Amino acid sequence: MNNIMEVHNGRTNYKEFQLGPIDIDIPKGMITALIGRNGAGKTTLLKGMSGISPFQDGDVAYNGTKIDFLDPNIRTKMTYISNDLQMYSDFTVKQALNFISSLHKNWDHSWVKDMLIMFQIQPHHQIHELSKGMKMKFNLLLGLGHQPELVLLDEPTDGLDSISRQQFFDLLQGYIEKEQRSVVISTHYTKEVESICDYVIFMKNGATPLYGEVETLKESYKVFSLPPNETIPKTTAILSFVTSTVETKGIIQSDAVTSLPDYAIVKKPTLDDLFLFVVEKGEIA
Ligand SMILES: Nc1ncnc2c1ncn2[C@@H]1O[C@H](COP(=O)(O)OP(=O)(O)OP(=O)(O)O)[C@@H](O)[C@H]1O
Repeated sequence: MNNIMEVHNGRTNYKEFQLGPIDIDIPKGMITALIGRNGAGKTTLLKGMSGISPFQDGDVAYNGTKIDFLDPNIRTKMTYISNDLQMYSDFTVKQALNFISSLHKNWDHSWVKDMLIMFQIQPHHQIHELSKGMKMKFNLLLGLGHQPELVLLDEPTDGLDSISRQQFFDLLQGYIEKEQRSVVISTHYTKEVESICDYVIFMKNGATPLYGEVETLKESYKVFSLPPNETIPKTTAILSFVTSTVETKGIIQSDAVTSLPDYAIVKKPTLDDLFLFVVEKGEIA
């Protein structure tokens, strides 16, 4: 697989939190989902990858070359977009666009104009007049206007209504398909990224215990369901399970499904299943 970015031994230590050592690859031309509970370290990882808050230790390579985050060229190639619009609140949309576009040589004015129309954002509106959802969409346009190759999105759809989230994902897919662009998106809406991400990185307590191509991971495991009082086979291939009054549900390595009783219901896992049973070991059921 061709990687746009590679993190080697990335570490950041805060007083009460340690990220890493992280060793991950970000595949080129794909949407990568970054999934973890609150406080798992997703923002710290994305900021380290983008150089907004560089890792205290370790290297980041872009297209196979170690990044010098002081090099201005790298800033044109990638962007980190938080879910918080940082802009003078009395600026109009037009003034904000003029301001940000003046910082970039390769600003795509016509793409931004089309997107403003699609998102129904009026150029004469002041930033403080925009609704929360409009601010988030405008924030996305400000981050993408210079058409970066790698987009690091930090929980970009938190607080958006479902139609706006759909618009947002449509925009993202159109953006990535245009050229071989790559996106990393941290999100709590696992179900929504399920259909659009090709690669996934799960985070827990500052580490990345599970990552890979979504289809490969989904083929490696099966979710099973058994009646609640059933004895669970003693095999290390069952990674975790949860018993409720209705059923015992868990995850098993695909090559060991024959160790389950033949009346077990066996399904392909979703990203939520992988997160709950492989990463969190059923502890957040
Ligand atoms: N600048 C900082 N100084 C000290 N601790 C920090 C700093 N930034 C983040 N942390 C801590 O690092 C941990 C990870 O935070 P981070 O924001 O990376 O998690 P997250 O997975 O993005 O969480 P969420 O889903 O809630 O946004 C948290 O315990 C947080 O308190």
